[in-house]
Amino acid sequence: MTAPIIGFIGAGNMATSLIGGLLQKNMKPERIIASDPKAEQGAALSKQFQIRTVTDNAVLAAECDVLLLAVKPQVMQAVCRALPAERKPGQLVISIAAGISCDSLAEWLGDTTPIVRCMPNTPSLRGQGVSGLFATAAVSEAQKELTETIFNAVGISVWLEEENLIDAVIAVSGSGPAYFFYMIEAMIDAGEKLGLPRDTAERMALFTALGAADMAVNSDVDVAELRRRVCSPGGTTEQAIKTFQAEGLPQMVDHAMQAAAKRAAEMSKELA
Ligand SMILES: NC(=O)C1=CN([C@@H]2O[C@H](COP(=O)(O)OP(=O)(O)OC[C@H]3O[C@@H](n4cnc5c(N)ncnc54)[C@H](OP(=O)(O)O)[C@@H]3O)[C@@H](O)[C@H]2O)C=CC1
Ligand SMILES: O=C(O)[C@@H]1CCC=N1
Repeated sequence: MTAPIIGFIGAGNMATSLIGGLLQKNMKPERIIASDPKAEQGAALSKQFQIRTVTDNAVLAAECDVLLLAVKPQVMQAVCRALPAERKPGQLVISIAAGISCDSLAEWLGDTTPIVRCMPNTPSLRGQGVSGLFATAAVSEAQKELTETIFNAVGISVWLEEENLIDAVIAVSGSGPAYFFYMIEAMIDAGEKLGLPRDTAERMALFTALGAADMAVNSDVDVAELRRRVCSPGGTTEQAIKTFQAEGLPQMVDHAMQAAAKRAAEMSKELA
């Protein structure tokens, strides 16, 4: 089978991460098309990745085997309704939007449309993405395999049995990179306050995050044990962790992730 043509509707942050990740995994640039109403947005992507870009979404609907909807949730209904009813035969639609249900997408696109909802994240750009996937009944086994091929090329993917678990995936991994970036920002600020030059604090915080994640991913023991191994009895880390506990870090993380999932559920109702 020839490689599928993937069309990205919306050439923003997440489309850029996915396209960059796919090209790094040897996907041919001529198999990717992106559309964005702003010609300059498309031109920038075209220059960066040598892919074809257009300003008319209907071109993608006619030519692509996979139509990947990567616009903001607030414009998704208008974008879907404006697509021509006649699209490339056998086309699979994948939506990466937070808070847009498969029922809404089916209503806007036609209820026999094979639809996959996916929640990826921006580290897909580096082949380190995490994607939660949910398929409607209209999606064939071959289309599920194609979906896995796309998202496994840019990281790991997990199929979900229930669509509402996408909201949990948003809270964990979709929004998750921002939590770690925020933690790193705070560590850089604190390191500078302790006297390190800012660029030194930045390099140390970044490589510590990278080293810790890499070690945890490749470890035989769980993260709690890895944490304990850094905490020498009566030592320094113990004091830092006690401070995190006393100031309620686990509860704060829980509240933040509940808020993210709650917002996703609210959006599904507001934007239906
Ligand atoms: N950012 C992230 O980390 C993640 C985002 N997502 C989801 O991905 C989707 C995109 O997010 P993100 O990439 O951050 O958003 P961006 O705003 O960066 O990208 C969306 C792009 O779509 C363009 N656009 C607007 N209207 C149309 C249209 N009618 N046709 C084609 N393109 C259009 C926008 O142009 P303009 O700027 O001019 O409006 C913009 O370039 C969202 O639904 C979000 O929920 C999912 C996982 C992670
Ligand atoms: O913040 C958002 O709504 C999107 C979805 C997950 C990450 N970014």
